[in-house]
Amino acid sequence: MKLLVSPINREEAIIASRGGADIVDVKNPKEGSLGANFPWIIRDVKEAVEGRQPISATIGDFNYKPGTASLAALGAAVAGADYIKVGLYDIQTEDQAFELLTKITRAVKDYDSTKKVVASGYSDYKRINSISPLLLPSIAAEAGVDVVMVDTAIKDGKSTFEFMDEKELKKFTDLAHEYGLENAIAGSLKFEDLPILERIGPDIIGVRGMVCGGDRRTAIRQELVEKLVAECQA
Ligand SMILES: O=C[C@H](O)COP(=O)(O)O
Repeated sequence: MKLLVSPINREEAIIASRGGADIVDVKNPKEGSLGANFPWIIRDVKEAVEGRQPISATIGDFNYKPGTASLAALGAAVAGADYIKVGLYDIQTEDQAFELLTKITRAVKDYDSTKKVVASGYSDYKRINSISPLLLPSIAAEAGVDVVMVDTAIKDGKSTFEFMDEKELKKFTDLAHEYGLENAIAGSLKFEDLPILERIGPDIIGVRGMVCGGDRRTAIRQELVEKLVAECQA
């Protein structure tokens, strides 16, 4: 399992990078679960990480605005993100999801076909009236997306495991692989979740709170990133 760690600025990105994260994921929690950070922060993180890890950037918890989302996705790509991540937040139908993802993918790949698009659904989709993450792999594959992810929409400490059980998350992972996609699981994951995550077998796990010592509003700690890297490799 690869480890994606979500810093909010250059300083945290350096800590995540030195701690051995596989992907450094720039976000802005002030603007939501997958809140977008500023282009200059993405550029700054890219420069600070010096090519040791690929950079991911979130572009927001989106509603059905394919034009706005495409432009945001291009902005993240131009700023230096290797992975461009969108949250399907206020998306009610499969058609809306397909159109949003198709346009984002085109905006990114027309600019640089080596960049990857990540489509994130939410484990607590019922709380926000969005679509089930289990619908995502087939839609994402058809739209040309590279990675499907599941995260929590509302960061109130409730974990993805409180909304989707092992069987559903395994189904999500298997579906992604059947459609030739990578997949990622996130959402207030804890060290105690590692054995169950190993059984589920996602390609990537995404964390912030876990490597901040439990409170995602505090800073990322290098020793916790190192501990997680070691446990993921064990
Ligand atoms: O992409 C991963 C998220 O930032 C996860 O954050 P969290 O572990 O605090 O829920």
